[in-house]
Amino acid sequence: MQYHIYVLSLCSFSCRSVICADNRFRIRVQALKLLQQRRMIHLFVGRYNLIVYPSLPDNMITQSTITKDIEWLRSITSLPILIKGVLTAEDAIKAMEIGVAGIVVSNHGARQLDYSPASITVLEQVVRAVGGKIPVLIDGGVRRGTDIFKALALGAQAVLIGRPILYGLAAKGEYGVQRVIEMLKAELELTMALSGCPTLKDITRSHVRTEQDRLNCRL
Ligand SMILES: Cc1cc2nc3c(=O)[nH]c(=O)nc-3n(C[C@H](O)[C@H](O)[C@H](O)COP(=O)(O)O)c2cc1C
Repeated sequence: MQYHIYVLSLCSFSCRSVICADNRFRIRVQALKLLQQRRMIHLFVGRYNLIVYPSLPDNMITQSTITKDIEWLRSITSLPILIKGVLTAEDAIKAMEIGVAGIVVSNHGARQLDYSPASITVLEQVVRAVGGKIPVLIDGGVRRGTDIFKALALGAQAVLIGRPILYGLAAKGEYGVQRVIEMLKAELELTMALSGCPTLKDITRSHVRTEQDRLNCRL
């Protein structure tokens, strides 16, 4: 049996008990998108294993509101809190200072702000800034197994997938979601095999070349 981590939106129409009734799904993460509605969050926090706090792109962590929100969340729960929406080394350092359990490099699917950087292009600087102290996850634009491979090679511990799951759902319902996950997994395994990586741990930085590497080559 395979388990997948599921980030459930607070606006989800399905409650945890409904989703968990199907034993193939285990909820691990709760996305808190309505932090201002604190009373509502109180209802949810008690029931999950992990909290993902979505910040807005572009240095919003520097704003004291986010720090206060995280402090408040910590005052009502002992769950690990991850901050989502980090796009710079500076924000990653701030996030660690606040004491979050992990970071999700994300531009929220580039739906918030035109011209925000693609997550994959800033992943490495965030990974470097974090220096292995806390896990770094990434989402945004993961469409193929090779995208997962690239993210892992650049130092992400895991990738999250948004729209492909929705497309699978829209096209073929539950079967479509299952197929999307199977396809991505098969593509990742093929990429690993063709790159000489028998395990995930064998995927290293040397397996990918970035724009920055090309610049360095020219110097
Ligand atoms: C319809 C839709 C609604 C979303 N709503 C939120 C949200 O409320 N809060 C949030 O942090 N991210 C939200 N996201 C962004 C996702 O959490 C995720 O960062 C993004 O979809 C990942 O990129 P991908 O779709 O390219 O995989 C939403 C994405 C979509 C497609």
